[in-house]
Amino acid sequence: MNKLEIKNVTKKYKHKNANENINLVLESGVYGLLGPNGAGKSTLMKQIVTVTTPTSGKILYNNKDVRTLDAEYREVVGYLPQDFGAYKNFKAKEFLMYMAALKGMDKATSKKRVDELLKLVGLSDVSNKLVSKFSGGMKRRVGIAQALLNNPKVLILDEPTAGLDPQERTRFRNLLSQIGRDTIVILSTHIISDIESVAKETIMIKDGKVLLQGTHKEILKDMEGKVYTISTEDENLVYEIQNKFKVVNINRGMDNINLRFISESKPGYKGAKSIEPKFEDVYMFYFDLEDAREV
Ligand SMILES: Nc1ncnc2c1ncn2[C@@H]1O[C@H](COP(=O)(O)OP(=O)(O)OP(=O)(O)O)[C@@H](O)[C@H]1O
Repeated sequence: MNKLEIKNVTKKYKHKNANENINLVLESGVYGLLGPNGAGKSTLMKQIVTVTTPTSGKILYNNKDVRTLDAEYREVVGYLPQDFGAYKNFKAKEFLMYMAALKGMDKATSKKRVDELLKLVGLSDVSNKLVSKFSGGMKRRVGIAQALLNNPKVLILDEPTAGLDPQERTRFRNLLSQIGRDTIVILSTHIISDIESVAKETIMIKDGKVLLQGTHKEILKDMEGKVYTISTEDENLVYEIQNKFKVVNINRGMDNINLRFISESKPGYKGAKSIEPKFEDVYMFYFDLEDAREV
């Protein structure tokens, strides 16, 4: 069994609920946690890894409260914090050996595992170079490697793809789909394509609350009949649509302006066609335009 349950979790900071009544049941697989800045993603992750405690509610791992499990639970958890900074004066391999020692792993096991992980994240060639000389993406890969040291059963990754270039991102996605076979992986991101390609389910969170949880198929099905396109020459119409609806895309061609927009009911414009929803439409529907970063 590998099951994580978040039960009525609320985390209150002075005047604000960073998380409010969160309920989730997660089993092995990759879950994408999607939400705008300040939605409460990091707060939820910190509670899952027991860095902070819920103000109310419980987190259960295989039916037991993680606070009671304590060290036993931490042994099965891997965590990449958002602001992870590897000790800059360490070489990559040294740093991972040091982290392994902190996790209580014996030397022989650590050595083998560290070599394995350096290979997995593509840093074997630079394992004896100082982390301070690494690019942002390489540092992030060191962070991912340290989260995997103990072969976690629960892997929490807070914006793991931040700073990764397209090649690094593809490698990371492949890695995650392997790990997700027998591990609960939760990754937070603003990058929709990360989630589209790797997550079995997406959890959308806004203002501390879960808006929805579902597979891509389910989420996209819910969006059917809400996405429209129109092609027009009329600038006034373009202006009106931009003011009335959430416009996902605007494309100015030679003669026509093509718009993709969200409308909960059929808009009364001649030539407006309902089209198949994509994940970026979902993001636009649930979050405001200003919430969208890189999609
Ligand atoms: N230690 C803290 N003390 C007070 N307020 C906090 C603290 N940590 C987070 N918050 C607030 O709680 C809310 C949720 O923050 P959180 O970092 O969980 O969001 P997030 O979804 O991870 O955002 P981002 O994508 O920007 O990291 C924010 O309004 C934030 O300012």
